[in-house]
Amino acid sequence: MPTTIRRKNLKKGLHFTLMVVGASGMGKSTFINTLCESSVFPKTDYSDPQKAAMPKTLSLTPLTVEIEEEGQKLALTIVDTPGFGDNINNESGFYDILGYIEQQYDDILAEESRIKRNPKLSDNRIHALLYFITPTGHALREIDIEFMKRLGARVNIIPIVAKSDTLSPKELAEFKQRVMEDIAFYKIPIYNFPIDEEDDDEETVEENNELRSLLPFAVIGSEEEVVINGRRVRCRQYPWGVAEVDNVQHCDFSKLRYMLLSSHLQDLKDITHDILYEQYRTEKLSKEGHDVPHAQDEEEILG
Ligand SMILES: Nc1nc2c(ncn2[C@@H]2O[C@H](COP(=O)(O)OP(=O)(O)OP(=O)(O)O)[C@@H](O)[C@H]2O)c(=O)[nH]1
Repeated sequence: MPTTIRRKNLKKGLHFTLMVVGASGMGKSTFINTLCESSVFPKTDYSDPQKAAMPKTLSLTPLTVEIEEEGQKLALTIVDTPGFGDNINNESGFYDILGYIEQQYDDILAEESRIKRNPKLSDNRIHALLYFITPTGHALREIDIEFMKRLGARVNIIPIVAKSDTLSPKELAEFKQRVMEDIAFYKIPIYNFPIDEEDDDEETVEENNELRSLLPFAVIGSEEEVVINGRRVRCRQYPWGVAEVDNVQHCDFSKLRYMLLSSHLQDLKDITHDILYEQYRTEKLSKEGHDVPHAQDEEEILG
């Protein structure tokens, strides 16, 4: 991690909140376990048809784990969401998720207006939402477009292709391209690694362009390890070979992990606070008929 980012992270306290959203059974829990290298969410027994038919995640459950990233301790809060898309009407699922995101903003807003602010207030705003796109091989589904479009104004959305090992490399490349065409066509606001022409150095611009070119990130989740040529690898095994989680030739998992937990962690937090929360605050206060003064120095409560 570059020293400047490390210093900034230390100063602000390393805490990051991630939400995972997508259709049921798309590998959200497996992905989190793979990301944290531990069984944060227990496995469902899919061999029992009765249990397999039920969504495993039934409510929005925040869970905090401490992980170590390049020698840095990070408190990572993960909010798993119930899979959606199984119901004819998915509105309630959508409102639950949006409601949760806005509730965290409301908590900060309420704290700001107190005479005596609580310096220990825990800030549970969602810094990034990983949206699991079903790997249909076609294009975005209507529900994906709807969800991302409506949530994008409130949270940094990072689109990912779930279970990318189910597509061939050619199918995956074409699918990614079509997804990005849809995102542009439907004007879906996603986190697209913004470049600051004035402040960013050449290296950052290059890195951001490379990450942008990978969107939507293709991920493979697996908690199984096998030994290949003397090295332990996390992978999914097939009769014809293995799809490795951490191999950049096989999927974008390691690049996604690095950007989320290291290189772009602070940027995601800054955008959440400076742009998305600010926008919510302005809308909310204007609706209530307040004159909206510019955000005061909230650093003291937000840390
Ligand atoms: N092929 C493939 N299968 C995967 C991948 N990730 C998870 N799975 C499998 O998909 C099934 C569902 O995974 P879960 O992680 O439980 O999915 P989920 O999205 O959390 O499910 P809900 O909580 O019900 O919404 C399990 O059998 C996993 O082993 C992947 O990257 N590729």
